[in-house]
Amino acid sequence: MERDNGPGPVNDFTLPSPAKLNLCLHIVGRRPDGYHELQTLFQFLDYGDDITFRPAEEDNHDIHLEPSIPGVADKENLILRAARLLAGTQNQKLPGVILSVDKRLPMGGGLGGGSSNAATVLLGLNHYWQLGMTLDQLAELGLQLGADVPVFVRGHAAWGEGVGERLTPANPPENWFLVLKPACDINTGKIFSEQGLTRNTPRIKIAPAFEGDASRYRNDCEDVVRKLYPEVNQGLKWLSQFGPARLTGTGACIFGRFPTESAARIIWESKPSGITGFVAQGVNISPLHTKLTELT
Ligand SMILES: C[C@](O)(CO)[C@H](O)COP(=O)(O)OP(=O)(O)OC[C@H]1O[C@@H](n2ccc(N)nc2=O)[C@H](O)[C@@H]1O
Ligand SMILES: Nc1ncnc2c1ncn2[C@@H]1O[C@H](COP(=O)(O)OP(=O)(O)OP(=O)(O)O)[C@@H](O)[C@H]1O
Repeated sequence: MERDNGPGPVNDFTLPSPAKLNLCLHIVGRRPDGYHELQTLFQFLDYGDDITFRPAEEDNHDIHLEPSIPGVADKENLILRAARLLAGTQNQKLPGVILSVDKRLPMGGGLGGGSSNAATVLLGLNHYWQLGMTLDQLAELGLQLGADVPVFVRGHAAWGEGVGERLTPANPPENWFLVLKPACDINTGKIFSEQGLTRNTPRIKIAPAFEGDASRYRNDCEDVVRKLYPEVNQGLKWLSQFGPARLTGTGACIFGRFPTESAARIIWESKPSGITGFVAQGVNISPLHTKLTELT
């Protein structure tokens, strides 16, 4: 599609929308509004969705998502909500855009798919509309959409505090992961409202030389999730035979850590039937930012 006026690229472009893992997730308190205060180590995966940005016809100022994501109403979709939130900060008519998503990440899996989609749209449209907004501005905007959006906007693996929005860049080892999606859907709100959840893990004071070795740390949601979802319990039991295995976010996805791709793939080949998943490398610079640098 060609467009011959207005700001921004005139051709379609596609940007990655990677997954995140919570290499550890500690719940250290609860805010007066009921939200939980966390300490978490975020790392990206070189695996995720792709979002394509297609300029609309000249004089068309609409923002569309085509096709919609089955099961997600457009007005709830974080892709459209992010686009409209960004457009709303501008006092000018902006060129229209047709967004489409190639969805690979399981929804509600703890991989942050929706939040990552929102961040990719914020950065992609900032590029397309040539708004020149800074990552600080976009991260602040993104936080209105979800606690995990800022880390995807900033694009560096990080130690997250608060609800995950206070970020200190970190450099955990870029291991390979086997990520499995047990056959159950887990609602984040349900897990955070469980009575038996550990909410008083002592705060860690991160030394400046923190190297991201998460092996001493855990996911505080894991015990509750294992009790409520036998599929996750089984999956973790199976995966932990081969090395450290953990839940990401509030699940349902679990991951095992491996030093090489081939080590992860060998285990992947022997996974129990009825469980889906993928092998991917943990990366400290988001693939979104790597691609954006190539575009500009
Ligand atoms: C679990 C993580 O994925 C870790 O990275 C995130 O903290 C999830 O953050 P999020 O996407 O903003 O979570 P949502 O799916 O919007 O949260 C659903 C519900 O979970 C509860 N919730 C969520 C995050 C948090 N830090 N404390 C909470 O108590 C709130 O009741 C919220 O209404
Ligand atoms: N673009 C989107 N992609 C995926 N889910 C979306 C999107 N927009 C809205 N949602 C809604 O958000 C819910 C959570 O999806 P998401 O994939 O972000 O979960 P998650 O991986 O558990 O995230 P987190 O780790 O941040 O809790 C979905 O069940 C869906 O209803």
